[in-house]
Amino acid sequence: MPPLPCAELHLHIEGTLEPELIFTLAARNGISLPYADPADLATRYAFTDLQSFLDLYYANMDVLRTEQDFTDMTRAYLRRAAAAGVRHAEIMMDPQAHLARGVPLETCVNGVAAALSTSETDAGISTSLIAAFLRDRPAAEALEVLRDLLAMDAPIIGIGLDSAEAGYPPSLFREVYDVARDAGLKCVAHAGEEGPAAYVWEALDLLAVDRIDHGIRCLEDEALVERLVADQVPLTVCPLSNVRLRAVDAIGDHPLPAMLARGLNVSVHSDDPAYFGGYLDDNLAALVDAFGLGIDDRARLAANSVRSAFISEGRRQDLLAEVEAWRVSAHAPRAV
Ligand SMILES: Nc1ncnc2[nH]cnc12
Ligand SMILES: [Zn+2]
Repeated sequence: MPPLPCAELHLHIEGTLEPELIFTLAARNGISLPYADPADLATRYAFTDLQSFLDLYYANMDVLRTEQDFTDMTRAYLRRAAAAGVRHAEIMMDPQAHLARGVPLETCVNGVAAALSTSETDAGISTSLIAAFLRDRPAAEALEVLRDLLAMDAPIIGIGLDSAEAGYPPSLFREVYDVARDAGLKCVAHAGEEGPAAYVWEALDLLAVDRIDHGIRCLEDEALVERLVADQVPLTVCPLSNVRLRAVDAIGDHPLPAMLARGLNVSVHSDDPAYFGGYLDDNLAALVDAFGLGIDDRARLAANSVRSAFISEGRRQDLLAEVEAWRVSAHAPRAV
């Protein structure tokens, strides 16, 4: 069976940096790593919470120095995503994580954008870029970076909010989101991953986001669930990430089936696939294994991803037709 055609809407490009590529880029840039080899590095990927992951995620970015490094990382993701069935990807990047270590905005933005500009011919994937701001750094810094991105006419379609969540509520970033919206950008934010349901309310009411990244803790607040269902707010859920970062104990405890049953607009994505044990297809396979998620439910998740993407109506209808064709062919009896 061909892979399910999907839109990947929750993906940090820096989280696609595989251990092998980290070693390749380190050698290219004359950086010595404190690990024997890629396998040794991968043994460190036993996380206890979001922060323990972020510490390694930011440290590993040190190998990204040149535009070519960013382009190579992005091309590697696109190749793997194509095999996973991804047909459209809205890719987040963390400009502040690079600026903080002396890599200019142009280097990271232009490097990723170069790979995205040929993604349709290279990998058959339409793409766009979202600049995510680090919520554990000052909002004033985010605002300055946003203004720089606008001044350089960076090819971004939206902004996001990520990094350590607890203690850094969306309300801190109101002005950043106001400026972004006024500039015609789409708005998304991580909320309800480790942080409480109250942060999802704030992202909706104070930041007026178009989508919530994660949002799994919404189930702790019945009024919030009703609001999310009524407005069909997209929730970009990342099951393997939630297990690896201990937001849920095991894949069998993941709230995704409950979220689908409540009529929430959920879709499945890979977050930081190099760190969490898999790409979009691996996330779907884990759900199939754990819950026996059937063909129609998988097609519904894919259709939700397409419905929640920032794409033209024409592209949306084309992708929805691909999902429906997959659903019909997946139900068809197979010749032996
Ligand atoms: N899962 C995640 N949550 C918050 N910030 C992130 N940055 C990269 N991955 C993230
Ligand atoms: Zn994320």
